[in-house]
Amino acid sequence: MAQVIDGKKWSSVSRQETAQTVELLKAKGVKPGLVVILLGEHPASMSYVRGKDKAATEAGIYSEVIHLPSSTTETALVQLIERLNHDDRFHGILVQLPLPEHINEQSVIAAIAPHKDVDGFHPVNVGALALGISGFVPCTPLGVMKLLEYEGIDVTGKHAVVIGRSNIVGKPMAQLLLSKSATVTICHSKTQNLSAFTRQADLLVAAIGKPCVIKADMIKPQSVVIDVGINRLDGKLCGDVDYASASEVAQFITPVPGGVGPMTIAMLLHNTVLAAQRMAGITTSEVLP
Ligand SMILES: Nc1nc(=O)c2c([nH]1)NC[C@@H]1CN(c3ccc(C(=O)N[C@@H](CCC(=O)O)C(=O)O)cc3)C=[N+]21
Repeated sequence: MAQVIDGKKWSSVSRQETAQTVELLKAKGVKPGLVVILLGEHPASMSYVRGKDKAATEAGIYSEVIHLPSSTTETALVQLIERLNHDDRFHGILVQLPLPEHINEQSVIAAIAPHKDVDGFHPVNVGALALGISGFVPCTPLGVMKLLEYEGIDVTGKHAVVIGRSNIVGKPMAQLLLSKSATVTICHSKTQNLSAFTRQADLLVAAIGKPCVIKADMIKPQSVVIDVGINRLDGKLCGDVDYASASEVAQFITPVPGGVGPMTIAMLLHNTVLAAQRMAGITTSEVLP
């Protein structure tokens, strides 16, 4: 039976570390601030945004949500972002994705000042990650790396197989694992004979977006299985991995819910505080708890 990686527990540990750093920053006169922009009334997006707002406030971060109609124009959204780029109350700006179809996501992301891009989606931060220099790392893959670190799982020399090639999860996930000296394979929807790859995986990261498609017979015994999928099946949340059967084969596994999702929010708070720290010119060693 696999060991369950408790994302809720580790997210709470991480958020407490962040809250301590916030206290130290406040003692130096810096109050970290996050603004989340949400367009439209999509129920899942509204629920995520509420979760972020609540977690930020609990960590002592000043948090605002700007909720706009889905009819908002790209020009108006970009103008708002440009104003927030110059608003000193906010160290982090997050535009909730996906955006309505009439808006070009890349144009909106490019309008965010890179030093406030706590999602790590701006081309400057994507480039920084590719080069291995300092920037902001996307919250979901960063949360996965943090879970591995907390659990004491070393990926050096291991074969990591990432399923999914999105800019938000798959690509940055592969970069991070590579930077930790894993041997990395990226699979995707056009991959032929997917299970031939997944069966070789010491670490399997599933970011597919289809419920329960990774079955036990696709998993290498005693491997680490990280499920990034958040799917809704008949009103119930489930991952990309068939958890019941996979947990019979793997050594470690993340559940859905309660796995990677909560860590994503914890890393957003972490990035926001990091942004505030950097903007104030405070080095990490000055605020380490
Ligand atoms: N600019 C932007 N940045 C994002 O980081 C971003 C985004 N847009 N758009 C949507 C996705 C999705 N996302 C999640 C965050 C937390 C949970 C989470 O906490 N999930 C809980 C369950 C929550 C529930 O019950 O619905 C769990 O897995 O246990 C899930 C998904 C961030 N995203």
